[in-house]
Amino acid sequence: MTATSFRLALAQSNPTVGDVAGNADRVRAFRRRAGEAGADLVMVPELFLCGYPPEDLVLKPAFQDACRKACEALARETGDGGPAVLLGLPWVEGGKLYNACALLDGGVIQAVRFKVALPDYGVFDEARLFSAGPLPGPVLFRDAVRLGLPICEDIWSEEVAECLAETGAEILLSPNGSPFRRGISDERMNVAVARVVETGLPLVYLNQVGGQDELVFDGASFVLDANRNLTQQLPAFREAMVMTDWLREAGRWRCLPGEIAAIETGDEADYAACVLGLRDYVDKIGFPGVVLGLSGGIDSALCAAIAVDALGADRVTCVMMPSRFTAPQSLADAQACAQALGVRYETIPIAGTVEAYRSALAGLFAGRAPGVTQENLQSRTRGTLLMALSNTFGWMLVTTGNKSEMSCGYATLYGDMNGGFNPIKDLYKTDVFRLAALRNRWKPDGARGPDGIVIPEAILIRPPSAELREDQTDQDSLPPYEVLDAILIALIEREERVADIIAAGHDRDTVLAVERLLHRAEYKRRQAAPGVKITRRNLGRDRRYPIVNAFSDTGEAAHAPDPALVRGVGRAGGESFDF
Ligand SMILES: Nc1ncnc2c1ncn2[C@@H]1O[C@H](COP(=O)(O)OP(=O)(O)OC[C@H]2O[C@@H]([n+]3cccc(C(=O)O)c3)[C@H](O)[C@@H]2O)[C@@H](O)[C@H]1O
Ligand SMILES: Nc1ncnc2c1ncn2[C@@H]1O[C@H](COP(=O)(O)OP(=O)(O)OP(=O)(O)O)[C@@H](O)[C@H]1O
Ligand SMILES: NC(=O)CC[C@H](N)C(=O)O
Repeated sequence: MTATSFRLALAQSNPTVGDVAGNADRVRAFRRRAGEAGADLVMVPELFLCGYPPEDLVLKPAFQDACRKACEALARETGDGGPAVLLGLPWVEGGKLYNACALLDGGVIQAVRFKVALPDYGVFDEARLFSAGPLPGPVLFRDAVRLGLPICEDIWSEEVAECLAETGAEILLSPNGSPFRRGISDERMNVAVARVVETGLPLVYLNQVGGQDELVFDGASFVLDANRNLTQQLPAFREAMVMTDWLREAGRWRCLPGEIAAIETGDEADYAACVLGLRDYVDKIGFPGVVLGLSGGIDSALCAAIAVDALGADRVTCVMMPSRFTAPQSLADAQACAQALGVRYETIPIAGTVEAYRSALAGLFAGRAPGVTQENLQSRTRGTLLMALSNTFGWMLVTTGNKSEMSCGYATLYGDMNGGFNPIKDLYKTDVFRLAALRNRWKPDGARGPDGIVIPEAILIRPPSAELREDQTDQDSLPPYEVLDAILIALIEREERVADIIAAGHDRDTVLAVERLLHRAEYKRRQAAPGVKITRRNLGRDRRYPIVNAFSDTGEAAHAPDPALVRGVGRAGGESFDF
């Protein structure tokens, strides 16, 4: 390092939440490689030492101790003259817990800065966990460069970056734990460009990569120079480490142009997120493999393809469980799909077991027509048998309900809802069709499945059916999926009024029925397995509705409030408020 140049290593890496020792070892490995590449400083993402998001685990004093101890050990190791480390970690100071970034260099913890803006919306809960830090000043690195360290949400508004610039920061280095959702790359870039324009400083945006419960971190880190040029773009959905070279010219730091990786967008990004989310869930927990029911329908076929791309065919077992309603084509399609994917394929007929249930209940149910009970017994028989395989072989059961079904409660509790993780939980049925077609012509980098057609054409074009009674199709109970999904997107993603959805051209009774189904199925969703977040609003941490909920939108037009009735808002009682 000189007063006019330095090399910064960006480690876009995949921590495991709670694995403090393992994450510290990851830092060591990156630091070793960075040192070999001549780096002066190596940077890792937000809260890397504990993994992001640590949720309430970070409130445990024993966990806080483990983080501090590991940080001190890493700090001591920087006394070897190698690269310094910018480490994200939880930090206790004055009895308060902060989301922090520490500069470890020369054998000590040179400086610690705290996150100011704590996100508390959507999937985030940071205000519940951390105290907000004071507005920060920069950190002087080796008497050569003043680094501003805005942590993730800190760059989503002007204040922190502005304060850093005013107090002398020369480069903004932002460690992030920013989960994937559709369109997030553009949002991040807009935010980063705005901070660069306001401050006139270059900005390094370093994001975590990997799956953590329902979140997938896509990486896609980048560097913008002070003129808003993209000088580095790291890949999405993969670990990567790159060196960035900085020169001081005319009193300002400039990042030399580096590699610009192509990053997945649109459906390709969604598919890559499903693969990475399932892979990390299974691998970080340590399952030897997964099992799923393969019905010949498109949902289970797509889940099987995702599982094979995530884990490799040798870790996926598919089971066809025909009942008396299973069409010969379903058997043929399931087998063809399993063969194309190269997975182990088993058949367990369920007619006898379902009949045993029916006869056990026959006395009590005498005189009643077979109805949804009979449908659900088939689904539950399958769910029970699949869980028996899971118990015996240690395979995690992949559950396959898409977002359209999970929204409407079109799935059986303790039946096809059995399972540990759902890779397509946040994909509407119309997304499922597009992604299945996509997978037949493309697969993400690092996918472990075969090239080419893995979901037979017949599965793509067949009308969806649960095959739980004679000649059943999904459209007997639900509106066509294009209509259903458009209404659900309006209700879930945009929280639109029923009246507005009707005004946009949808049939009144259909919208009212879908709204009722959506609210009524809350109890099922509360018991559902977690699954990969893809949309702005998943049916998980993003959408926390009461189960007991007597409200329903009856389709009335928007109410115009009467300001004349209001005598005081946000002031002492009785004062008038100037609207
Ligand atoms: N608010 C509430 N809180 C707690 N529990 C509540 C509840 N409301 C009902 N329940 C309970 O839930 C039970 C009803 O739920 P559940 O047993 O699941 O049954 P249910 O929702 O009545 O039926 C499942 C539906 O999903 C369809 N399905 C099943 C399987 C696969 C597919 C497919 O797409 O392929 C479709 C099936 O055709 C049927 O229409 C009630 O008997 C009651 O005990
Ligand atoms: N005959 C079957 N054999 C094995 N598993 C089944 C069978 N029928 C249903 N399942 C399991 O139950 C899940 C729910 O069934 P469902 O019919 O909704 O899904 P699908 O068959 O994959 O897709 P589609 O909704 O297009 O029919 C399936 O994804 C599958 O995992
Ligand atoms: N960890 C964070 O602060 C994340 C919040 C941020 N707005 C993001 O998703 O990028």
